Amino acid sequence: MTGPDDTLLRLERLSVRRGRGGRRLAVDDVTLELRAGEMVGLIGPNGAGKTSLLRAALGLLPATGTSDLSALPAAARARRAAWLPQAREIAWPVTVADLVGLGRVAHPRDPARDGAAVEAALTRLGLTEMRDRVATRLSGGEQARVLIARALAQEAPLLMADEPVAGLDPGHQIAVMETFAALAREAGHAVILSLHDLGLAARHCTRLVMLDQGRIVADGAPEAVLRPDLLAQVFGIAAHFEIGPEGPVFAPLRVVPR
Ligand SMILES: Nc1ncnc2c1ncn2[C@@H]1O[C@H](COP(=O)(O)OP(=O)(O)OP(=O)(O)O)[C@@H](O)[C@H]1O
Repeated sequence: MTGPDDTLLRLERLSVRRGRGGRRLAVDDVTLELRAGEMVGLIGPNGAGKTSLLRAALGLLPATGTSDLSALPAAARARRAAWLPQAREIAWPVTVADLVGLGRVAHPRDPARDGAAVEAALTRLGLTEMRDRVATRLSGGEQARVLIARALAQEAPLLMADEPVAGLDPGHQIAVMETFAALAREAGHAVILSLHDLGLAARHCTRLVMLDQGRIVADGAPEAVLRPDLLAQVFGIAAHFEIGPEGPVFAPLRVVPR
């Protein structure tokens, strides 16, 4: 599935125009490569272009430039990448286990393998005891975890997620970040997710990509990206950041002039 160099996503000069007449450049000339083993956090203020970039990379939004993923036929794309959109809509009153099983549709039917993938995904998200509950009758945060489990059941090498931890309680936010980080460490896997919580991004991501007005303004290790000058310029904040005995600790402190 991956190229000989372990690349799981290759974007070249990707640009996306949105708004009436395509007036707004939501993604501006983005070139990006994701390799197996990476857990990449896409960060940036509201409207920076995070969602547009992920959707264009998947071929869900028209774009100029190239995405090796969007160039694939639909079934091959679904085997390469699992997509967790920001909108978490569960339309049908099916059980949790059946909903997670829908993650298998891109694979040829194989009851034993499908069942094992569903069990593994339920276990990873701590959902085994909820397996027979009707998914539409769960809380918002529980539904979010079910949809994450469905994406994991797809067993794609690349997981792309748009704000997957928004709305989860702190324990489940950490658990989901740890699950994603563990997945990224599995041979041949990578994760890219957008998120607003820079503390979680600093602790769990191997690499951060900072977007501002559609452009990549920084790309590298969390300590190289969460620099005071960039935080002030892009987010308009000052923050505390240290690598302590328990790893990176990041706390936004105050708003500063940009
Ligand atoms: N459906 C749309 N029609 C027109 N313009 C849009 C649409 N969706 C987004 N945009 C514009 O595209 C730009 C990028 O938006 P996008 O949703 O990609 O940003 P984001 O970084 O994901 O933001 P957020 O953190 O608020 O979710 C913004 O200027 C936004 O106003």
